[in-house]
Amino acid sequence: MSTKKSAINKDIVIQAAKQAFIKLDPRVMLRNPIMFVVEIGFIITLFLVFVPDAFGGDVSTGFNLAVAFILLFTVLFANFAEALAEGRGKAQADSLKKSKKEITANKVSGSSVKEVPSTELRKGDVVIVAQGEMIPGDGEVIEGLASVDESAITGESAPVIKEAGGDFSSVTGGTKVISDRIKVRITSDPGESFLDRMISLVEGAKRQKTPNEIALNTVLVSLTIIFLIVVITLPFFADYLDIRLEVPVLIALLVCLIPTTIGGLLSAIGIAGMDRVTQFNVLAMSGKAVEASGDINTIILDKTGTITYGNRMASEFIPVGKHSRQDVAAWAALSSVRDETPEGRSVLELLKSQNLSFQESVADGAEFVEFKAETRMSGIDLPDGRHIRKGAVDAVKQWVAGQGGIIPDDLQANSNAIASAGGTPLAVAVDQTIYGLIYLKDTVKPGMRERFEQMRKMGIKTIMCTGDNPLTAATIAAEAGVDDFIAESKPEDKIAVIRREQAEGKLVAMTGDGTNDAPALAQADVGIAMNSGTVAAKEAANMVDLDSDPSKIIEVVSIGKQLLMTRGALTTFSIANDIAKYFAIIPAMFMVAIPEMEVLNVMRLHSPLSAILSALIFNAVIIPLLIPLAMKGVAYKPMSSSQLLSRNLIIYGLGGVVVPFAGIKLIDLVVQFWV
Ligand SMILES: Nc1ncnc2c1ncn2[C@@H]1O[C@H](COP(=O)(O)OP(=O)(O)OP(=O)(O)O)[C@@H](O)[C@H]1O
Ligand SMILES: [K+]
Ligand SMILES: [Mg+2]
Repeated sequence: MSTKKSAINKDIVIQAAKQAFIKLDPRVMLRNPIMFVVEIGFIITLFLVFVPDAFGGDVSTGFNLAVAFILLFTVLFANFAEALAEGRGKAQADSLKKSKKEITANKVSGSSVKEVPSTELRKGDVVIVAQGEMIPGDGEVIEGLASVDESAITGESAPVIKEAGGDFSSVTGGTKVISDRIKVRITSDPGESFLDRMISLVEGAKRQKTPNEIALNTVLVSLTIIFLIVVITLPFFADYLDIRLEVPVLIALLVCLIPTTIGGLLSAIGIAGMDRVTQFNVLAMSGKAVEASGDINTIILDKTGTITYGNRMASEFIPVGKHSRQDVAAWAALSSVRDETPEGRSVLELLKSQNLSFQESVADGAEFVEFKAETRMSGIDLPDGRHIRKGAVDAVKQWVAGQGGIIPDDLQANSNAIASAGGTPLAVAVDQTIYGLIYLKDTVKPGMRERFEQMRKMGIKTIMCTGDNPLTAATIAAEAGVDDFIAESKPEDKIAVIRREQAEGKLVAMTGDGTNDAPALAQADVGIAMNSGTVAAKEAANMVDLDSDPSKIIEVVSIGKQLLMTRGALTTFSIANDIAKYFAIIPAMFMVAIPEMEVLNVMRLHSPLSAILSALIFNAVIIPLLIPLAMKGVAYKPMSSSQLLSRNLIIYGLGGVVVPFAGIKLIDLVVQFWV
């Protein structure tokens, strides 16, 4: 039931074909003024088939019928393109709806538990979910720990651990508890759940035109109005020359000149762009968010887990001063007995693997000091009054110095050695004494350098924000090839960087998962929250990554760029097409009265009627021919906007001029046998 699976299949195509006819309803067509004009043209020519002399003309019924038929197909093709783009989302929505069954929830009321239908749950209600049960609504775990199967939402079959407090406390309605039992506080009202939002997103029900799309649409409609005025006034000039222009010929000219290609594909391009993001297992809350990602100038990334694998493992204990390796290891282990971070757990594992020991019972009755990004330390306060800390070297140094302790001479050199190798040094201290260092190893993910290189070519600046020390940050930044970095940064520093960039007029994207990332996610123009993250982060962001892979931001930006480029390319193509159609139709209209017009018949088309029909047929069939391009997006290489512009002008501008000349000529070779 993952959002990943459905591809375009026979069912979707058949449904889209049906939808193409249903969308002929003028009330629906009105939303797309360009195609609406074509539909009106169809209705007029169809009328002429039955009442040939309504406008006093003398055009054969056969020609009228042919024009009407081609116009009908022009509209159907455009409707089909839109319906096809919507189809995949509709299919996904259907399968998601199946996981949205009404179930019975165990609601806590006072000291008792009451069974209520899940649809009656409101924000703030508390429910108990036990092994084997579905979670009845979105919420936050407030008690207990459980493993949860989230495959209905994420498509990922491995269960995830959800527990009260911290960054893994959010649960989604429709997912299933497969072990243990949790107490959940519901965080959404009926109809506003994550699943509801997901359904309406993939279904496209709430799709609103984006500002860019509206702007382009306005230009296209203006063009249509201009051509409409030109074509309506044409007969008056012709009359003066004693030339009679027939109504179906004028309609054909109008339809060929107005931007039907882009007008027919515009909404399919937008829907498909959003769909590409969804196929990538990222939920964009709006089309606007996807487009904004195409205009991003700056990406803020964190180091650990985004640029590096993030499973920072303790790999060495390094004593300083007169202390021994056993000393550092023992204190490091004590400070980690209840440090549930991967870093904390790896310290205990390293101790075991090196056959070192520590006395765990010393920690009995001690108070645990949790790791915080603000303090950049974690540790334990023993009942005998001793305080043990491990953490970022500068933080621990400050803590020790604050108590009047002395910093060992060889601390800095040892810590620099770790940092310049790209590792993270953690200092270990007990009250006024620093015992040594823990070497946390982390590796840059493969391919990062190439991706940042691509970003640079697209004109996007990448800034790495890390809580780590400047030397480690510099090493990783150089290794990964980011443009800039900020070290020893606290969560609030991220929002400061975003504001600084935005003040320079830049659009900024970032990823995050914690509650403390929420303000920055909201401040960023594109904020991508991890599905594993907190409710606050997911609500602040305008995209949610169901796979919780922070490095995906890079691909999302690429998809956004591709969407904008596809739209630009097809607009260029659509307008460039007019030149060939102009040379096909104008000579045809005037040739009989003005034989000199023959010089304009550069394509050597068979006859005036075949020329008009060929141009009109080309105008219609180019729409379905371009559907695959509209849906897949134009192929692109990362490069700057100005390079892109000239490249697209050459391919789609020049192509837009040349292709229809060839196409119309070919069609004319066939059509000449009928007219
Ligand atoms: N469990 C821990 N106990 C003590 N100190 C830690 C622990 N985890 C990390 N640190 C220290 O705190 C610093 C900040 O950690 P934090 O997770 O905020 O940032 P980071 O992981 O280094 O960077 P990023 O923002 O790229 O994820 C780390 O660089 C490390 O020195
Ligand atoms: K056209
Ligand atoms: Mg971190």
